Parts: sequence; structure tokens; C-alpha cells
Amino acid sequence: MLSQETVIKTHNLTKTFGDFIAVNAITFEVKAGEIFGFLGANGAGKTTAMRILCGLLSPTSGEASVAGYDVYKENESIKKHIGYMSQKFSLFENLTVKENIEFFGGIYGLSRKEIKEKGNDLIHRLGMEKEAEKLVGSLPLGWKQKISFSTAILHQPKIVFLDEPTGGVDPITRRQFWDMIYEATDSGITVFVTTHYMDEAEYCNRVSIMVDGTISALDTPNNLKHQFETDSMEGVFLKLARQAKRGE
Ligand SMILES: Nc1ncnc2c1ncn2[C@@H]1O[C@H](COP(=O)(O)OP(=O)(O)OP(=O)(O)O)[C@@H](O)[C@H]1O
Repeated sequence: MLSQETVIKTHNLTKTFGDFIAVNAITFEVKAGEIFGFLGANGAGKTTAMRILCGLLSPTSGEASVAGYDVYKENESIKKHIGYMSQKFSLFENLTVKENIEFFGGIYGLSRKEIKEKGNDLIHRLGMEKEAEKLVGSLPLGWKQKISFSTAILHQPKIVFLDEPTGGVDPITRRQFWDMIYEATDSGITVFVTTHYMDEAEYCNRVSIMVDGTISALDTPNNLKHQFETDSMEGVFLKLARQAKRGE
């Protein structure tokens, strides 16, 4: 469901911490309905850039708009139109699945009726009827990730930002998670996702690769493989990451 509508736009977006340039003049656009992969080695600047786009951190210079809102002046409007799943997914471990859904539904401004309907539907779709009254802290990691993603899109945002949403789980659980991502895009949500898993990079419509704060490559997985003369995204990533000076 790709359209010509641009939902994320950046131009020379930069963030410095003291003398250190964490994000260095990045320029790119994301179209409505895309699954946009945001890759890079540890410390490349992905989370910093993502936090700016979510309206959580102010840039140092450059321009960016998300869902049509400016990251400097309209960050509160941005927050209303996006969903965000952080690396340390923000579920409350000491609340039940149902209570978490109620809490996040409330934060996203849904009515009690909507929370009930959407919450029941979500629990049903996840097949978690038996777990609904259990504490989130007692559930396996993969389940927490699925619940976290589902709550991040409960209010049907225009864009959802996922920061390494599948870290630490097995390939089958990751595949199931990606089925949920496809369902979300089918319903019109644009997905902006960071990952360290190269098989997941293949599932994206387009992928950008950050190296030391700048975007070193951006294209479809097939075009990137062609450009870097390799048959896998792993190969593309390794060729680029080799140039990195930051990270481990
Ligand atoms: N508040 C801050 N103050 C100083 N330096 C920071 C701050 N936040 C991030 N950095 C630095 O900016 C760089 C980019 O960090 P960032 O978390 O954006 O990278 P990343 O690509 O998301 O890495 P990872 O894959 O490890 O999450 C790192 O070197 C980090 O130490």
C-alpha cells in the first residue's frame, strides 16, 4: 500500500552531544505505507535519530517533519500521531496484560469503550485469553514484545517506530512478530524499524544503513545487494560496517 504521501522527511538532521556528532546531517524520506528499515552498527546513531523523530529529543540543526509536524515546534502533535516501541519496551511488568492495555489506551486518548473493544480484540488476536489477567513480568520475552507492539498501535497511529523490537528471541517468534508488522501496514500504518537481524532487513521495503552518524546507503534490499555486489543484506552490512570507527 505504498503511496506518494511523505510521512517522514528529514534534511541535514543533526544532533551533537558536546563535541560529539551522534547524528550527522542525515537526509531521507519515508512514504506512507512503507516498512522502512533503519540499520547501523552499535553506536551509529539510530536511537538518537529515532528519538528526535518521535518528538522526544530536540535536534541541534537541520530539518525534520513527522506526519506533517515539525520536530522543533510541534513535537506534542507528533507524539499523538505515532506509536513508539522502545528497546526496553515500556510495558509495566507488575501490571497484568489487560491493565497494560488499559493504561496505554488511556495515554493514547482512547475512550473506555474503545479500550475495551480494542483490548478484547487484541487479546483474542494474540491468543492470550488465558494470559490476560497474568502479570506481564511473568510472560516470555516474545510475548511481551508482541503485547508491546500491539499497544503501540492500539490508537491506529500514522507511523509506528520500533527500536530493535525482536531482540533476543528465536527466529520463529521473530517471524510471527513480522506477520504482525505486515498486518499493521495492511491497515495503513507506516513502519520505521531498527534491527540488527539481517533476515529482517530483507523484509523491509527500503533500508537505510547508518555508519558513524551518517546514512551510507539507502535503497531496496535488492538494489543494495546489487550495488554492493553481494547476495545478502549481511554482505551489504558487513561491507559498510567495516568502515565504521565507532562501536565495538
Ligand atoms: N545523551 C547522550 N549524551 C552523550 N552521548 C550520547 C547520548 N546519547 C547517545 N550518545 C552517543 O551517541 C552515539 C549514538 O548512540 P545511539 O544510541 O543513537 O546509537 P545506536 O545506533 O542506536 O546504537 P545501538 O544499536 O547500540 O542502540 C553513541 O556513541 C552514544 O554513546
